[in-house]
Amino acid sequence: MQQSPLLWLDDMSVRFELGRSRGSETVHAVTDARLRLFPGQVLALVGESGCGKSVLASALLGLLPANAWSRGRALLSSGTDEDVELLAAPESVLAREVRGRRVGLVPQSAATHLTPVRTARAQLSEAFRELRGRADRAEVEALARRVGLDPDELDHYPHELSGGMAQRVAVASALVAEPPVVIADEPTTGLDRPLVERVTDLLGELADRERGVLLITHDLDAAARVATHVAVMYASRVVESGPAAEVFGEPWHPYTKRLLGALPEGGFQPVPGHPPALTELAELEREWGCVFCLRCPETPGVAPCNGEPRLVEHGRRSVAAHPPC
Ligand SMILES: Nc1ncnc2c1ncn2[C@@H]1O[C@H](COP(=O)(O)OP(=O)(O)OP(=O)(O)O)[C@@H](O)[C@H]1O
Ligand code: NI
Repeated sequence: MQQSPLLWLDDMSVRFELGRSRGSETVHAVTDARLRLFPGQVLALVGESGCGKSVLASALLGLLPANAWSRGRALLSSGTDEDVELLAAPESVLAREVRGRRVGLVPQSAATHLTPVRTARAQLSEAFRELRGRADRAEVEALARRVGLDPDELDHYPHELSGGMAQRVAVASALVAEPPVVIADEPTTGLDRPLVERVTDLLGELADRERGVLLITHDLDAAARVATHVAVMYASRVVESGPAAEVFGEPWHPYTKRLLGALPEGGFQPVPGHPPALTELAELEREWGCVFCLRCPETPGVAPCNGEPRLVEHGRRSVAAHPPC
């Protein structure tokens, strides 16, 4: 595996300022995120709904709304092109060089991505023309085959495609420029289990010597299928990260332990309670140190909380507040 990461996030934070009508509150959507994505890795970013996963992806792609600001670093360091500091890059650079070209995005639902009045072939061909300068029929069909689509299926309109096929078209669209980084945000929403598994497996196969995949999901089963690495997010913070087998096999953070306990083989025990409001995190951290404390019963086998919300490295793994015993 190549030594330098494709994507390198350091102390990356994203805040939303809510207007005066809301009493000028600040939403802490992402706090001090530290992540690395290397070629060959499928990094699953997991956590409950609303913890900040999609905002993190939007920030990397320069797609935050006007009431948001970010700080920290997110370095895209892929291929032979110049490095781009994603949080500081002007929109022209993000639009011309990053989105679609160096970072492919597989959206939550292909329906949001595909135009209803044009065939899949027309849309894929247009992406080829835009990103590669021409749309060679054989190349378009070769890409379709690569994602498991019969070229004949490209002549369908989006409403004629099953959810799984539409999502394959979306994966193909993300691959047109052969981007070194692929970000998939909840790519299996609305699909039934067998299709979830097939689309997830397809995304997993995209990680190779030159490419890494950031798979954003709250589907831990899907993550466990293909992830080589995992980052667990809770209330805007990555609370644990490391090689997937190690984190899933022996979670250190009580939140990771609880999440895994909510899986079928864990006996369907939902994590009790609710995550804190993201507008109150600063106060919570001042008071408790760790934002999970309010929801954190004594968990057997987990070290007591040391109140340190920042990730601390221990060899190949990192964890906040609960160093390994
Ligand atoms: N434009 C915005 N203004 C204010 N708050 C926002 C805005 N966009 C997102 N948020 C807040 O940021 C937080 C994180 O949202 P995000 O969509 O990243 O969650 P998520 O982890 O991706 O959840 P899900 O699994 O449901 O997609 C949420 O509390 C959300 O309400
Ligand atoms: Ni999301």
